[in-house]
Amino acid sequence: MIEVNDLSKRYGDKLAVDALSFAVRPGVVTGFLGPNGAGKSTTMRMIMGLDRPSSGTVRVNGRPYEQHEAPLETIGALLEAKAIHPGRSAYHHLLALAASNGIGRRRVLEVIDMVGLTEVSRKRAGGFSLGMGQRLGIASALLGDPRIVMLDEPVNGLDPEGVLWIRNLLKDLADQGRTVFVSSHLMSEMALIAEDLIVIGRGRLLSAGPLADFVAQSSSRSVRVQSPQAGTLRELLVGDGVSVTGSRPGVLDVQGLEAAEIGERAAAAGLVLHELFVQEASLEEAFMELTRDAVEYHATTAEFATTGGTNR
Ligand SMILES: Nc1ncnc2c1ncn2[C@@H]1O[C@H](COP(=O)(O)OP(=O)(O)OP(=O)(O)O)[C@@H](O)[C@H]1O
Repeated sequence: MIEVNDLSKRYGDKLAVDALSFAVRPGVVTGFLGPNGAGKSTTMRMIMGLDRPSSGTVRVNGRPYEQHEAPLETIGALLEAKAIHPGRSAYHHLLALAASNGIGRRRVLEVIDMVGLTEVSRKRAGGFSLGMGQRLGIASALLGDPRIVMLDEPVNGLDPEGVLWIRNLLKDLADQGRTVFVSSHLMSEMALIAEDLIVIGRGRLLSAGPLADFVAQSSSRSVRVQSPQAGTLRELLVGDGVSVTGSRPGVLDVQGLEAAEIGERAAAAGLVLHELFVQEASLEEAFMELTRDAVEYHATTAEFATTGGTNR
């Protein structure tokens, strides 16, 4: 369990984290989302005791990080591609980390195997690809067999096979009852991995709870209706807070009404329906909607369209 309570971090004039409170529970994967500069890495560093909060508290399994006698067994983290001595092998890097934390050689070989680096573990880490470096970082995080695993952008640099591997690894860790807290910019990946979600923007909490609820609340959710009497049906449905659009003849996309209500109104008017289904918003749509006002660095798409975007 990670408990963040009224946490703030100021860098000079910049309030990077602003009165943030949330809890990350064990047994599920919790995603940590926010636009660039939202304060995710700063929050993660404070959880690990690497940055001192300006105010507020963080507790990992009931105590601040620095009060744990065996911190690697409490929480393992991948915060950024670790600066590893390029001349050192993955094996020796992990062995040194293990030795300074009272962890045996057997566990080093175990984590090397877990992350799929066995064949290259004796090679210089300086020659590692981005994906191999990520795997080594994850091996370091898992070395102490920690109850809490926290990973900042773990799929960064991984190929599709690596992405699938990390997805299964995180689910397994959560199924074992561990607390798994993971940030990623890849929404489609997050939608597959996370059960709970913490969303922040400009250092403030925007949403916390089940990912399914987060997506269901999005106004991008709509109901698709297909009917040979689409015109009549449209007139029946439009009204206050209800918008009806149609992508092709005979098909209506309805926002603001539940599927059951649409079906009942159609039945009462004797209209035939060929199709009626709920189109859930994607996590990406829900995220964009929630963070629209909290994005620090907006791309100037309009400018691009009028200048560099026309390639004629
Ligand atoms: N050491 C620092 N000194 C000054 N400002 C900092 C420092 N670290 C972070 N910041 C600022 O704090 C804000 C939050 O940064 P942080 O890296 O935590 O965001 P993030 O959500 O992890 O972003 P990203 O998704 O881009 O990695 C940013 O505006 C950043 O510029």
